[in-house]
Amino acid sequence: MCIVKDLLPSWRQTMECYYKNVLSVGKKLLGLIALALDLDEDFFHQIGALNDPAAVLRLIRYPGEVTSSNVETYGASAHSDYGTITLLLTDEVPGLQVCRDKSKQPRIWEDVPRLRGAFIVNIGDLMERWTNGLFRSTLHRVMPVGKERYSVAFFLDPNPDCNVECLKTCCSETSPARLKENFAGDYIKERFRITYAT
Ligand SMILES: O=C(O)CCC(=O)C(=O)O
Ligand SMILES: [Fe+2]
Repeated sequence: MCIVKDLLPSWRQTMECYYKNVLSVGKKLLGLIALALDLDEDFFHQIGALNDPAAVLRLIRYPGEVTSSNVETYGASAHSDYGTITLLLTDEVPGLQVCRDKSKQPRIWEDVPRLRGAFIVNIGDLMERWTNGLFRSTLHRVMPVGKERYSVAFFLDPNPDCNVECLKTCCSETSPARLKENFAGDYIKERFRITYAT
């Protein structure tokens, strides 16, 4: 017996349809980002990043009540996402906060308002690496607000075998590449290892 199929007969179809459409939006957005970086619109296709990308859809529920047993794990502590961009949909419950300047201390956190019909787009760490820090990855967190909250995050991570090196348009003699190149899959695996080891 498949419980999901029996209880939610259109679940799979809905999820697959959403995935397909959000992936297409994400690819279009990467095309615009490429143009903004003085590259061909299909640059991220050309380098293989979007050839079978490691794109993941995560459905998230935050409980309304924080008890002593889940206080440690509630929400999401300050982090940036690992990949290229994340397209995020949230309900109307607040909690998501962003820090505009992650290099400054103390950190200043601002609430991210929900805009009906719009995605919240986070820049990921690989995009920061590609652009030599020109596009900084978005430092964000989710704080408990005493209300149940739902969100749907789509992480558009590149093909694991894609080499991530500073883009030609983002470095020069006076502004050399700051980080060494790496494979997207190795970088993301290492980030997961560090996150779940602590
Ligand atoms: O739930 C949210 O609004 C954000 C979730 C998030 O940042 C993440 O899963 O990486
Ligand atoms: Fe995140």
